[in-house]
Amino acid sequence: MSENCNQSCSSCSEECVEKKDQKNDFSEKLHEMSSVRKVIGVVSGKGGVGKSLVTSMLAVTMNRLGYHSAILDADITGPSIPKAFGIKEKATGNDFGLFPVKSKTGIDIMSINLLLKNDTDPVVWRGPIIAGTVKQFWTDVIWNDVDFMFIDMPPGTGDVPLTVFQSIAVDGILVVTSPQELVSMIVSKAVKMAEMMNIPILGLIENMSYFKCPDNGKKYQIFGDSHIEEVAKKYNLKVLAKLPIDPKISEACDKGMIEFLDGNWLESVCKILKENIEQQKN
Ligand SMILES: Nc1ncnc2c1ncn2[C@@H]1O[C@H](COP(=O)(O)OP(=O)(O)OP(=O)(O)O)[C@@H](O)[C@H]1O
Repeated sequence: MSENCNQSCSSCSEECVEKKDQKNDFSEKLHEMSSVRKVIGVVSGKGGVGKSLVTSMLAVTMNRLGYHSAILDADITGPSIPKAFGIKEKATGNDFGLFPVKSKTGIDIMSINLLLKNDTDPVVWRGPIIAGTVKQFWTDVIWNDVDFMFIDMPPGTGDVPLTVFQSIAVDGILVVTSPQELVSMIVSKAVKMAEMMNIPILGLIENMSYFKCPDNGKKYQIFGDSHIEEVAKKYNLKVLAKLPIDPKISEACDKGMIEFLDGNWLESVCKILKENIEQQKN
């Protein structure tokens, strides 16, 4: 650091260590009126494996456990969160910022579909605009006293998820997979991305893991044998939950009734997150 350092790196021509650190820091500041204690990113290797369902169920379960939860829907080109919660109204704002929409049970939600005139309007934007929108969900939305924010991450490991991870202070990542996926490759990509971003992977969640026959109670592995345990072991990760294929799940999503779906598949995951936050308090 120069003797004459005035801490104003943006206007300084010196090449010192502190300045380099600032150059690599792309993090965006949360809105000054917001308070968010833990941010969990939910990622998947490809579309349709149930990333949005898991994100929604995590927020619902955490809410049931007495924590104020929120969802930042960063999946700008495929925003399915408002539909799962049956939210019809649009987000509002004032001179200070935008307000998330509250679900029936009090979960705060922000999604591009809450800002578009018609839910069916496609978002045909280029990567930087999409990433900029997600950033604004972090910087311009007033998130009031949130214990757990779950981010439905954009799919893949491209430009948009990269920007999101760099700009938002994500505390941990949950990886959602399904048995028919190339699990090993997906997990390995997620692990590498998390390492690059310096964000811990909290564990894996297998969706559509089995089907429990209502007639005889037997479990059937519709998509064949799961390899998730081996893959988890290889990368020293934990499988935190396995969700069944259940028509009740898709029906609840389709009818906007996800908050009223019975099922405690993600309770163990939420308890781990809860312990994490409790430990930090002490
Ligand atoms: N375990 C399940 N049992 C029954 N239906 C499910 C299950 N998981 C997800 N679905 C249904 O599959 C569809 C896709 O799920 P979801 O939107 O959560 O996937 P996604 O990975 O977020 O997809 P995208 O990346 O395209 O947004 C939804 O209609 C959802 O209701």
